[in-house]
Amino acid sequence: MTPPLKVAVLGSHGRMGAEAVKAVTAAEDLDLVAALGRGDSLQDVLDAGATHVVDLTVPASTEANVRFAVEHGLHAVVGTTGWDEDRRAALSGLLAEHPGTGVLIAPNFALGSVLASAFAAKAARYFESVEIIELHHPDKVDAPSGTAVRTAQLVSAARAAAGVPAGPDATEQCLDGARGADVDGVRVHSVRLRGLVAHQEVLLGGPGEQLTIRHDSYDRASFMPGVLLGLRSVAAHPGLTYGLDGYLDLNG
Ligand SMILES: NC(=O)C1=CN([C@@H]2O[C@H](COP(=O)(O)OP(=O)(O)OC[C@H]3O[C@@H](n4cnc5c(N)ncnc54)[C@H](OP(=O)(O)O)[C@@H]3O)[C@@H](O)[C@H]2O)C=CC1
Ligand SMILES: O=C(O)C1=N[C@H](C(=O)O)C[C@H](O)C1
Repeated sequence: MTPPLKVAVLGSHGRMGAEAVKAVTAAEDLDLVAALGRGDSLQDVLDAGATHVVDLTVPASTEANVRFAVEHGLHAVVGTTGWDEDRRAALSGLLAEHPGTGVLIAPNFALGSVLASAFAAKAARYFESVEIIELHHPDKVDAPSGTAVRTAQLVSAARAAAGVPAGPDATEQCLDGARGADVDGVRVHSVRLRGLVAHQEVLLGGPGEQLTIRHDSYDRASFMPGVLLGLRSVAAHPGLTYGLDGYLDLNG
Protein backbone atom coordinates (compact mmCIF):
# COMPACT_ATOMS: atom_id res chain seq x y z
CA MET A 1 0.00 0.00 0.00
CA THR A 2 1.23 3.54 -0.80
CA PRO A 3 2.12 5.39 2.40
CA PRO A 4 -0.10 8.40 3.23
CA LEU A 5 0.96 11.84 1.99
CA LYS A 6 2.29 13.95 4.86
CA VAL A 7 0.30 17.17 4.88
CA ALA A 8 0.78 20.47 6.71
CA VAL A 9 -2.13 22.95 6.85
CA LEU A 10 -1.21 26.64 7.11
CA GLY A 11 -3.95 28.90 8.47
CA SER A 12 -5.42 26.00 10.39
CA HIS A 13 -7.45 28.18 12.80
CA GLY A 14 -9.23 30.03 10.00
CA ARG A 15 -12.62 29.25 8.47
CA MET A 16 -11.13 27.28 5.57
CA GLY A 17 -8.08 25.96 7.41
CA ALA A 18 -10.18 24.38 10.17
CA GLU A 19 -12.33 22.65 7.55
CA ALA A 20 -9.20 21.42 5.73
CA VAL A 21 -7.78 20.00 8.97
CA LYS A 22 -10.99 17.96 9.37
CA ALA A 23 -10.96 16.78 5.75
CA VAL A 24 -7.28 15.78 5.75
CA THR A 25 -7.66 14.01 9.10
CA ALA A 26 -10.63 12.03 7.76
CA ALA A 27 -8.85 10.93 4.56
CA GLU A 28 -7.14 7.55 4.91
CA ASP A 29 -4.50 8.29 2.29
CA LEU A 30 -3.46 11.58 3.94
CA ASP A 31 -1.65 12.15 7.21
CA LEU A 32 -1.98 15.54 8.92
CA VAL A 33 1.52 16.11 10.35
CA ALA A 34 1.33 19.84 11.11
CA ALA A 35 -1.31 22.54 11.56
CA LEU A 36 0.03 26.09 11.78
CA GLY A 37 -1.61 29.39 12.69
CA ARG A 38 -0.32 32.94 12.57
CA GLY A 39 2.93 33.25 14.52
CA ASP A 40 3.94 29.60 14.20
CA SER A 41 7.30 28.89 12.58
CA LEU A 42 7.42 27.37 9.11
CA GLN A 43 10.32 25.30 10.41
CA ASP A 44 7.61 23.19 12.17
CA VAL A 45 6.51 22.01 8.71
CA LEU A 46 9.98 20.65 7.97
CA ASP A 47 10.43 19.20 11.46
CA ALA A 48 7.12 17.32 11.04
CA GLY A 49 8.37 15.76 7.79
CA ALA A 50 5.61 17.23 5.60
CA THR A 51 5.78 16.58 1.86
CA HIS A 52 2.68 18.65 1.03
CA VAL A 53 1.47 22.04 2.23
CA VAL A 54 -2.02 23.51 2.03
CA ASP A 55 -2.05 27.30 2.27
CA LEU A 56 -5.32 28.86 3.47
CA THR A 57 -4.01 32.01 5.09
CA VAL A 58 -4.22 35.64 3.98
CA PRO A 59 -3.03 37.46 0.85
CA ALA A 60 -0.23 39.12 2.85
CA SER A 61 1.41 35.85 3.92
CA THR A 62 0.64 33.32 1.21
CA GLU A 63 3.50 34.24 -1.11
CA ALA A 64 6.20 33.81 1.56
CA ASN A 65 4.60 30.53 2.70
CA VAL A 66 4.53 29.06 -0.79
CA ARG A 67 8.05 30.21 -1.61
CA PHE A 68 9.27 28.51 1.59
CA ALA A 69 7.51 25.28 0.58
CA VAL A 70 8.98 25.30 -2.94
CA GLU A 71 12.47 26.16 -1.73
CA HIS A 72 12.29 23.04 0.47
CA GLY A 73 10.89 20.80 -2.26
CA LEU A 74 7.38 20.56 -0.78
CA HIS A 75 4.34 20.48 -3.06
CA ALA A 76 1.78 23.20 -2.33
CA VAL A 77 -1.98 23.46 -2.74
CA VAL A 78 -3.01 27.09 -2.39
CA GLY A 79 -6.49 28.47 -1.92
CA THR A 80 -5.55 31.90 -0.61
CA THR A 81 -6.37 34.89 -2.81
CA GLY A 82 -3.95 37.59 -3.95
CA TRP A 83 -2.00 35.68 -6.59
CA ASP A 84 -1.92 38.32 -9.32
CA GLU A 85 0.03 37.92 -12.55
CA ASP A 86 3.28 39.32 -11.10
CA ARG A 87 3.20 36.95 -8.13
CA ARG A 88 2.43 33.97 -10.34
CA ALA A 89 5.27 34.88 -12.71
CA ALA A 90 7.73 35.16 -9.82
CA LEU A 91 6.59 31.80 -8.47
CA SER A 92 6.96 30.16 -11.88
CA GLY A 93 10.54 31.48 -11.95
CA LEU A 94 11.24 29.88 -8.57
CA LEU A 95 9.62 26.61 -9.63
CA ALA A 96 11.92 26.50 -12.67
CA GLU A 97 14.77 26.13 -10.14
CA HIS A 98 12.90 23.25 -8.43
CA PRO A 99 11.73 21.17 -11.39
CA GLY A 100 10.23 18.29 -9.40
CA THR A 101 7.95 20.46 -7.30
CA GLY A 102 4.30 21.21 -8.02
CA VAL A 103 2.08 24.10 -6.93
CA LEU A 104 -1.65 24.38 -7.49
CA ILE A 105 -3.18 27.83 -7.03
CA ALA A 106 -6.94 27.29 -7.04
CA PRO A 107 -9.10 30.44 -6.89
CA ASN A 108 -11.98 28.12 -6.04
CA PHE A 109 -11.89 24.48 -4.90
CA ALA A 110 -15.63 23.84 -5.33
CA LEU A 111 -16.14 21.63 -8.37
CA GLY A 112 -19.43 23.36 -9.18
CA SER A 113 -17.75 26.74 -9.19
CA VAL A 114 -14.96 25.54 -11.49
CA LEU A 115 -17.59 24.15 -13.86
CA ALA A 116 -19.67 27.35 -13.69
CA SER A 117 -16.64 29.44 -14.70
CA ALA A 118 -15.89 27.06 -17.57
CA PHE A 119 -19.53 27.16 -18.74
CA ALA A 120 -19.46 30.97 -18.59
CA ALA A 121 -16.32 31.10 -20.72
CA LYS A 122 -17.92 28.74 -23.24
CA ALA A 123 -21.09 30.87 -23.46
CA ALA A 124 -19.37 34.27 -23.44
CA ARG A 125 -18.74 34.53 -27.19
CA TYR A 126 -22.44 34.17 -27.99
CA PHE A 127 -23.72 37.16 -25.97
CA GLU A 128 -23.31 40.91 -26.44
CA SER A 129 -22.99 41.63 -22.73
CA VAL A 130 -21.38 39.81 -19.82
CA GLU A 131 -21.16 41.00 -16.21
CA ILE A 132 -20.29 39.17 -12.99
CA ILE A 133 -21.80 39.54 -9.53
CA GLU A 134 -19.96 37.84 -6.67
CA LEU A 135 -21.58 37.65 -3.25
CA HIS A 136 -19.71 36.72 -0.05
CA HIS A 137 -19.79 36.82 3.75
CA PRO A 138 -18.80 40.23 5.15
CA ASP A 139 -15.63 38.93 6.88
CA LYS A 140 -13.91 38.51 3.52
CA VAL A 141 -10.91 40.88 3.27
CA ASP A 142 -10.53 41.09 -0.51
CA ALA A 143 -12.73 42.26 -3.38
CA PRO A 144 -13.42 41.25 -6.01
CA SER A 145 -13.14 37.57 -5.12
CA GLY A 146 -10.36 35.49 -6.64
CA THR A 147 -13.03 33.39 -8.30
CA ALA A 148 -14.59 36.42 -9.98
CA VAL A 149 -11.21 37.62 -11.21
CA ARG A 150 -10.45 34.18 -12.65
CA THR A 151 -13.91 33.94 -14.25
CA ALA A 152 -13.50 37.39 -15.80
CA GLN A 153 -10.10 36.38 -17.18
CA LEU A 154 -11.55 33.22 -18.75
CA VAL A 155 -14.55 35.09 -20.17
CA SER A 156 -12.37 37.88 -21.53
CA ALA A 157 -9.92 35.46 -23.18
CA ALA A 158 -12.77 33.48 -24.77
CA ARG A 159 -14.36 36.65 -26.18
CA ALA A 160 -11.02 37.94 -27.46
CA ALA A 161 -10.27 34.60 -29.16
CA ALA A 162 -13.68 34.74 -30.89
CA GLY A 163 -13.24 38.41 -31.88
CA VAL A 164 -16.25 39.56 -29.84
CA PRO A 165 -16.16 43.32 -29.11
CA ALA A 166 -16.63 44.85 -25.64
CA GLY A 167 -20.23 44.84 -24.42
CA PRO A 168 -22.29 48.00 -25.05
CA ASP A 169 -22.38 50.54 -22.21
CA ALA A 170 -23.73 54.05 -22.71
CA THR A 171 -22.84 55.21 -19.18
CA GLU A 172 -21.50 58.76 -19.34
CA GLN A 173 -21.55 59.62 -15.67
CA CYS A 174 -21.82 57.59 -12.48
CA LEU A 175 -20.76 57.51 -8.86
CA ASP A 176 -17.39 55.87 -8.24
CA GLY A 177 -17.86 52.11 -8.15
CA ALA A 178 -21.41 52.11 -9.51
CA ARG A 179 -20.33 50.08 -12.54
CA GLY A 180 -18.15 47.72 -10.51
CA ALA A 181 -14.49 46.87 -11.14
CA ASP A 182 -13.12 46.43 -14.64
CA VAL A 183 -11.32 43.05 -14.76
CA ASP A 184 -9.88 42.46 -18.21
CA GLY A 185 -12.80 44.42 -19.70
CA VAL A 186 -15.47 42.54 -17.71
CA ARG A 187 -17.46 44.40 -15.03
CA VAL A 188 -17.39 42.67 -11.64
CA HIS A 189 -19.72 43.69 -8.78
CA SER A 190 -19.00 42.62 -5.18
CA VAL A 191 -21.70 42.14 -2.53
CA ARG A 192 -20.82 41.52 1.16
CA LEU A 193 -23.76 40.31 3.23
CA ARG A 194 -24.15 38.54 6.58
CA GLY A 195 -25.56 35.06 6.06
CA LEU A 196 -23.76 34.42 2.77
CA VAL A 197 -20.83 32.05 2.26
CA ALA A 198 -19.61 32.23 -1.38
CA HIS A 199 -21.80 32.79 -4.42
CA GLN A 200 -21.40 34.02 -7.98
CA GLU A 201 -23.61 34.88 -10.92
CA VAL A 202 -22.41 35.42 -14.47
CA LEU A 203 -25.05 37.38 -16.39
CA LEU A 204 -24.97 37.00 -20.16
CA GLY A 205 -27.28 39.24 -22.17
CA GLY A 206 -28.36 39.20 -25.79
CA PRO A 207 -31.30 40.74 -27.66
CA GLY A 208 -34.44 39.71 -25.78
CA GLU A 209 -32.77 37.07 -23.60
CA GLN A 210 -30.54 36.47 -20.61
CA LEU A 211 -28.57 33.45 -19.49
CA THR A 212 -27.55 33.38 -15.82
CA ILE A 213 -24.90 30.93 -14.62
CA ARG A 214 -25.01 30.79 -10.84
CA HIS A 215 -23.05 28.81 -8.28
CA ASP A 216 -23.61 28.73 -4.52
CA SER A 217 -21.35 27.42 -1.79
CA TYR A 218 -23.63 27.15 1.25
CA ASP A 219 -20.97 25.49 3.39
CA ARG A 220 -17.16 25.33 3.31
CA ALA A 221 -17.48 21.55 3.02
CA SER A 222 -18.08 22.33 -0.67
CA PHE A 223 -14.41 23.23 -1.07
CA MET A 224 -12.97 20.05 0.47
CA PRO A 225 -13.24 17.58 -2.45
CA GLY A 226 -11.18 20.07 -4.47
CA VAL A 227 -8.58 20.46 -1.71
CA LEU A 228 -8.20 16.67 -1.49
CA LEU A 229 -8.05 16.31 -5.28
CA GLY A 230 -5.35 18.98 -5.32
CA LEU A 231 -3.30 17.19 -2.65
CA ARG A 232 -3.56 13.85 -4.43
CA SER A 233 -2.67 15.33 -7.85
CA VAL A 234 -0.17 18.12 -7.28
CA ALA A 235 2.99 15.97 -7.23
CA ALA A 236 2.11 14.61 -10.67
CA HIS A 237 1.91 18.17 -12.04
CA PRO A 238 5.32 19.81 -11.55
CA GLY A 239 5.46 23.59 -12.02
CA LEU A 240 2.57 25.99 -11.50
CA THR A 241 -1.05 25.10 -12.23
CA TYR A 242 -3.49 28.03 -11.97
CA GLY A 243 -7.05 26.80 -11.47
CA LEU A 244 -8.34 23.39 -10.43
CA ASP A 245 -9.60 22.99 -14.02
CA GLY A 246 -5.93 22.19 -14.82
CA TYR A 247 -6.48 18.82 -13.10
CA LEU A 248 -9.90 18.11 -14.61
CA ASP A 249 -10.99 17.02 -18.07
CA LEU A 250 -13.61 19.64 -18.84
CA ASN A 251 -13.73 18.79 -22.55
CA GLY A 252 -14.89 15.23 -21.99
N1 LIG B 1 -9.85 28.55 -3.10
C1 LIG B 1 -10.98 28.39 -2.43
O1 LIG B 1 -11.83 27.54 -2.77
C2 LIG B 1 -11.25 29.23 -1.24
C3 LIG B 1 -10.37 30.22 -0.92
N2 LIG B 1 -10.59 31.00 0.17
C4 LIG B 1 -9.54 31.95 0.47
O2 LIG B 1 -8.74 31.37 1.50
C5 LIG B 1 -8.21 32.42 2.33
C6 LIG B 1 -8.62 32.14 3.77
O3 LIG B 1 -10.02 32.30 3.89
P1 LIG B 1 -10.74 32.13 5.30
O4 LIG B 1 -10.39 30.81 5.88
O5 LIG B 1 -12.15 32.50 5.10
O6 LIG B 1 -10.00 33.29 6.14
P2 LIG B 1 -9.74 33.35 7.71
O7 LIG B 1 -9.38 34.77 8.00
O8 LIG B 1 -10.84 32.69 8.45
O9 LIG B 1 -8.43 32.42 7.89
C7 LIG B 1 -7.12 32.81 7.61
C8 LIG B 1 -6.28 32.27 8.73
O10 LIG B 1 -4.91 32.38 8.39
C9 LIG B 1 -4.21 32.78 9.57
N3 LIG B 1 -2.92 33.32 9.19
C10 LIG B 1 -2.59 34.57 8.79
N4 LIG B 1 -1.28 34.62 8.49
C11 LIG B 1 -0.79 33.36 8.69
C12 LIG B 1 0.50 32.78 8.55
N5 LIG B 1 1.55 33.50 8.14
N6 LIG B 1 0.64 31.46 8.83
C13 LIG B 1 -0.40 30.72 9.25
N7 LIG B 1 -1.64 31.22 9.42
C14 LIG B 1 -1.82 32.53 9.12
C15 LIG B 1 -5.15 33.78 10.21
O11 LIG B 1 -4.81 34.01 11.54
P3 LIG B 1 -5.36 35.34 12.27
O12 LIG B 1 -6.84 35.11 12.43
O13 LIG B 1 -4.62 35.36 13.56
O14 LIG B 1 -5.06 36.49 11.37
C16 LIG B 1 -6.48 33.03 10.05
O15 LIG B 1 -6.68 32.09 11.09
C17 LIG B 1 -8.77 33.72 1.76
O16 LIG B 1 -7.81 34.29 0.89
C18 LIG B 1 -10.00 33.28 0.99
O17 LIG B 1 -10.34 34.15 -0.04
C19 LIG B 1 -11.68 30.84 0.95
C20 LIG B 1 -12.61 29.89 0.66
C21 LIG B 1 -12.48 29.02 -0.47
O1 LIG C 1 -13.10 34.31 1.06
C1 LIG C 1 -13.90 33.41 0.71
O2 LIG C 1 -14.81 33.02 1.44
C2 LIG C 1 -13.73 32.80 -0.60
N1 LIG C 1 -12.67 33.12 -1.29
C3 LIG C 1 -12.35 32.65 -2.59
C4 LIG C 1 -12.44 33.76 -3.60
O3 LIG C 1 -12.03 34.89 -3.29
O4 LIG C 1 -12.87 33.52 -4.72
C5 LIG C 1 -13.16 31.43 -2.97
C6 LIG C 1 -14.59 31.48 -2.54
O5 LIG C 1 -15.24 32.43 -3.32
C7 LIG C 1 -14.70 31.80 -1.07
